[in-house]
Amino acid sequence: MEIKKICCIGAGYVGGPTMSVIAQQCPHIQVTVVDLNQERIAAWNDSNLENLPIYEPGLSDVVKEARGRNLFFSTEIEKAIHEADTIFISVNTPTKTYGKGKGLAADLKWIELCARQIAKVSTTDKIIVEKSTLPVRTASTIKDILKHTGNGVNFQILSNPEFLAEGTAVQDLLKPDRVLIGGDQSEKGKEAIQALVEVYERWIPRERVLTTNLWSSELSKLTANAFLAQRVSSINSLSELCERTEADISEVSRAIGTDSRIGPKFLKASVGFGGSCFQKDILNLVYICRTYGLTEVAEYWEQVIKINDHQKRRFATQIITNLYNTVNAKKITFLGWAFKKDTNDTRESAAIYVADHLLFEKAKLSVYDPKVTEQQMLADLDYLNTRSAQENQELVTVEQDPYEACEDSHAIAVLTEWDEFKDYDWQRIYDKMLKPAHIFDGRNILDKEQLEKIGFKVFSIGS
Ligand SMILES: NC(=O)C1=CN([C@@H]2O[C@H](COP(=O)(O)OP(=O)(O)OC[C@H]3O[C@@H](n4cnc5c(N)ncnc54)[C@H](O)[C@@H]3O)[C@@H](O)[C@H]2O)C=CC1
Ligand SMILES: O=C(O)[C@H]1O[C@H](OP(=O)(O)OP(=O)(O)OC[C@H]2O[C@@H](n3ccc(=O)[nH]c3=O)[C@H](O)[C@@H]2O)[C@H](O)[C@@H](O)[C@@H]1O
Repeated sequence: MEIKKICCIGAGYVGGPTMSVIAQQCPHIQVTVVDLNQERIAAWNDSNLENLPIYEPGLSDVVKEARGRNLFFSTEIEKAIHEADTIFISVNTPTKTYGKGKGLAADLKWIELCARQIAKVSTTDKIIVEKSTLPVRTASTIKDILKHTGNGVNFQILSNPEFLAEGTAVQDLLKPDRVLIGGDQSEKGKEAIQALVEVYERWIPRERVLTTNLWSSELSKLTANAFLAQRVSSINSLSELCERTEADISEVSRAIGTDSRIGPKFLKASVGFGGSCFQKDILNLVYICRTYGLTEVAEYWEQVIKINDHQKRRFATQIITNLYNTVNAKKITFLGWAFKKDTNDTRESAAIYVADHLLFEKAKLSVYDPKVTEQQMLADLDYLNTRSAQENQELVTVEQDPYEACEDSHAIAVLTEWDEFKDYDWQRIYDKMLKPAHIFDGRNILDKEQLEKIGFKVFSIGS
């Protein structure tokens, strides 16, 4: 069995970059990425590569090389499904906002819709690949829906979770630590696994392609994200203790990270983790554990989220306390809105929640982010539903120029670790601010000593 025609359902942060890299690395495979969202597909097809719907370093070069050759973006979903021998499902699986499992479980509505659509239009045998992050045992639901098509088509379900991180997606896809493929342990299942292994083997050393059973693969994805998020919450929880004891969290991170059993990565204290997945996947893990009656296990993982919420709230409170317990009508500047640097993604960004706390206290926010649009920032705040869209618009100003954003401000809060913030002319910024001028560095990226020399009052996380 050889994979020749791929259809990927979902042209988002995962579907777009993953399929672009597969197409670039495998010119013999035709890859069509489809989506219901016409605007998104039009942006993927835009002749100006600056207009791709996702900002990722290096992505436009990959798209430029493969698009029109063997990489296509389309809204003709049924046609692409019908023609493909392999279908990747890469649609969103957000936390449920209604009904049973509300606020915890993953909403699998879009996954089921995909399965039903595949069932409806398929006339030839296909491999179905779960690329979306899914609760363990979802493959059995997909199998069940596909089995009842009654048109004699054979489907093999594989789980191939994605481990890329935003901002480094292209590098992560070109040189992943590992690729994971889970499948049925039957002969047909093993054949399907092998077919997908051969795709990745084109550019990834074979020993980095791990194969497992379906359920281990599904659960490993949730586990990997839970472990990563847990490290961030662990270090963030200790940052608060550092602030009380004159220990310095950066020194503590370095000291423990040099132990090879702990390792240095993911120990950076921050204003709290964001992103579309850490919270959603841990909540989902908690829900699954509860479903199986594993109360203690569920409570263990829930704590990771509690600490993260605490860290975001704590940062906002620190700003209010240090601005003499009131921020009413005070201009506060946010540098950064994205959930991390080098992405335009703002989903679950700590900035949104810190902003919300400050807006409750009637602060006036001025925001600058090099990649996030004003429309997106306001949409993020409106989504919280804590005040009217009009109020958000009145209280929040979005600037294109960081120096203007800081003018006449009482305080600057760094919410995202964009590299450019380190190189600003901080004297120039200081001169135009109200005094005393405060900086709350939520990412510990600025040179505290230099800023203090200029005259700023500097507050960082965990020191
Ligand atoms: N964003 C990330 O960095 C990572 C995300 N994941 C997982 O990958 C999955 C996708 O995530 P993102 O790409 O971030 O989501 P996204 O929201 O950016 O993209 C999903 C796309 O699927 C489309 N879609 C939904 N239902 C559809 C249907 N029935 N037919 C056609 N198109 C449909 C939506 O219009 C949307 O454009 C999620 O399960 C997520 O947990 C996994 C690893 C990394
Ligand atoms: O399933 C997913 O969506 C992805 O989730 C994360 O990737 P991502 O959320 O894109 O970005 P990360 O680099 O993991 O950062 C997540 C959040 O944690 C924060 N973080 C990270 C590391 C750290 O030391 N400290 C810290 O505060 C970041 O600023 C960011 O807000 C995982 O790293 C990916 O492996 C996974 O595929």
